[in-house]
Amino acid sequence: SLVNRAAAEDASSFSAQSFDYIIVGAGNAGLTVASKLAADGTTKVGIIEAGQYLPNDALIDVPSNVGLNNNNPKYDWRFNTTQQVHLDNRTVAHARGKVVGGCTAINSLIFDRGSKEEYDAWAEVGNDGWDWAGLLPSFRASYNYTGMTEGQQIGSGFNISDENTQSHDILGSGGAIQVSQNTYYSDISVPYVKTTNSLNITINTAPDSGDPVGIYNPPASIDRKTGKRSYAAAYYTANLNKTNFVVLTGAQATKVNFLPNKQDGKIVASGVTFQVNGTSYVVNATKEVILSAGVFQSPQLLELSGIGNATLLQSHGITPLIDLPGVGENLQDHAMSAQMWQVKPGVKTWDQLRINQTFVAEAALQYNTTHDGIMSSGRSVLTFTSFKTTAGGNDTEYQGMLSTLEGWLNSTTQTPLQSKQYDIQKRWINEETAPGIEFLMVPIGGFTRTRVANETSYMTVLTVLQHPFSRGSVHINSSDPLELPNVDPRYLSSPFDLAALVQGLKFINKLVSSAPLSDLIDTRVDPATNSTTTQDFEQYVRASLQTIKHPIGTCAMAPQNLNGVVDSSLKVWGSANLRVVDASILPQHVAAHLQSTVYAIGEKAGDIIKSGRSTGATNNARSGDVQSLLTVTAIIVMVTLVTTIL
Ligand SMILES: Cc1cc2nc3c(=O)[nH]c(=O)nc-3n(C[C@H](O)[C@H](O)[C@H](O)COP(=O)(O)OP(=O)(O)OC[C@H]3O[C@@H](n4cnc5c(N)ncnc54)[C@H](O)[C@@H]3O)c2cc1C
Repeated sequence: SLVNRAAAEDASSFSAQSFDYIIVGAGNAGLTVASKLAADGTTKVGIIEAGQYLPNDALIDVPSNVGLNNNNPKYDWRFNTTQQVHLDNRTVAHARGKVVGGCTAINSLIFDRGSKEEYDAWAEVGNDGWDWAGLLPSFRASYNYTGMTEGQQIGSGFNISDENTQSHDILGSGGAIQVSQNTYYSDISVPYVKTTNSLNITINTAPDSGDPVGIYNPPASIDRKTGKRSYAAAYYTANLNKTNFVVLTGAQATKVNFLPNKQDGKIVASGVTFQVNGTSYVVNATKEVILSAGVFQSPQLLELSGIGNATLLQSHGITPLIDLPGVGENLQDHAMSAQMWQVKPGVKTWDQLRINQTFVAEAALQYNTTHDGIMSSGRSVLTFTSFKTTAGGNDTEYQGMLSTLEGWLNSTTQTPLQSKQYDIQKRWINEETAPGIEFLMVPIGGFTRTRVANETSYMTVLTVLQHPFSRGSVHINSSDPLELPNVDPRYLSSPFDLAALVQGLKFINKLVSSAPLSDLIDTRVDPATNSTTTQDFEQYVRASLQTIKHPIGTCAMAPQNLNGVVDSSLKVWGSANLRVVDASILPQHVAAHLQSTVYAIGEKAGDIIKSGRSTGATNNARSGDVQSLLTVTAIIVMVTLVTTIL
């Protein structure tokens, strides 16, 4: 169905319209860049989205329902990885939003940024303007931070002054996404923060300033006025009355189309083929095609369209248009290992929403009347730190990890991009300039393989690797566009990644057995209490490793000689007017949850496109030619349709 009722009604009328830009994917980045491009009221933007628009849906809107829409086909593409050799051949579930809003409709609401050094590294590999300073205005433009009111911090473990000392020159103001602080905390927050402080990790009062190291109370993408999730669909709502912003839902793009002739040696995108209920349509773009289909499906669409590793494409019977071996490579993800403890009776956690029906009724009443309380709150406490800190002065262990890394680096073949990235990652470890590991304390059970018990409450701590050395890939499995591509993150293919996670798990065990946190904790459930040695923890990580769902890098922004897929204006190398704008362009990982960075990418891409900045040919010169050729193409399509109908 067509979301914008003012403009057209169905796939046929959508495809008959003339758009300046066609964007594939109404997700985190796609809606952001679309909204920017359509802001002038005249530039006509058409967006193709496979999922539906789901306003007033409790599984999206209510913060305490977070996670419940994952693995439900109404909201989620439900990816699974290929069998992972280093995880005892297990596959790993990878949720991806299939709805207007994309992953921002199904994510865990945490809204944070990485460190200055990590964004600067994107420029260091050859992307001018893509550094902390260059991204800051885009970070700020995308959201509106409503801060902390007096009393809202009670029970958090943080002071009001800790929350409000960030300079407002760096925080978002006036943007479409509402970001706020929580209004409810579990009994665990205060002792968890105090105990973390006792292990030399201090409170970070300005985590969005380019240095996220420390423990802090993360902002969440929740609208404090309504108590609802604030997500990329806000860009759709904001453009509801514009006839130049049209979202077609329930439509899956299957291929980018190109004009028969190149321009200055570059292929010229003319539009997109998409399917609705088994019927194919073509829609044309007079200026550009932008892929915002996410980390797994943007590279899939490039490959289906003839852009990628030529040998791989030919093996699927696809004629290569551009031999670009970086497409689908360089996959990096934040792998995580969850540990769960039973808490002592009487300790109140989010499990109350599962086990205490009186509490649930009170919480629902509060949510419905004042839109706050537990049902309107995010639940994690974040800690970002270095491996030196998690080693806790155990120099033998720390040096052992480094020599594991050196040994592995010396024995692997690396692409030029990997070599550069690994040098940067080693620098971050040695100089502690970007955090290597994140811990999320989540006051609830259910993340691990043991089923939660009735009447019992839990604390879970997730240990998340921030800069994996393992590199994976996403590639088509066949030329059938409706078949999901193969996702192979090659988790733990670098032994350093395993060693780093194990060290993190041990650090958290030390934390949990220290007071005052230890006073609240009963027994460890996962891993079982008899797991004590390094080998036990290694086995546990292999058997239970999951993803925190931050894959990146499969259409990396990097010079072509470094295996890049897009240039610093996000144009696909060798194309005149095809861009990728989503999390796949991150060349290297950041120590942050991704939505805020992806909004910033969408904002920055919009500015680049509008300013006409291009490291390739300019489009203006071509528009006339594209337009005339498109008219011919449209006539051919119409004739074909008439013939088919007759
Ligand atoms: C379960 C989960 C929890 C997360 N938690 C957090 C968190 O707490 N904080 C945080 O910052 N980040 C979190 N993330 C990560 C973050 O939300 C994503 O990294 C980010 O939103 C990805 O943005 P994107 O624009 O690249 O892709 P998406 O937002 O996924 O957008 C891609 C869109 O393209 C559509 N699409 C794909 N293929 C096609 C096609 N062929 N035709 C038409 N449409 C298509 C999809 O349906 C989707 O709407 C989480 C992610 C997940 C999955």
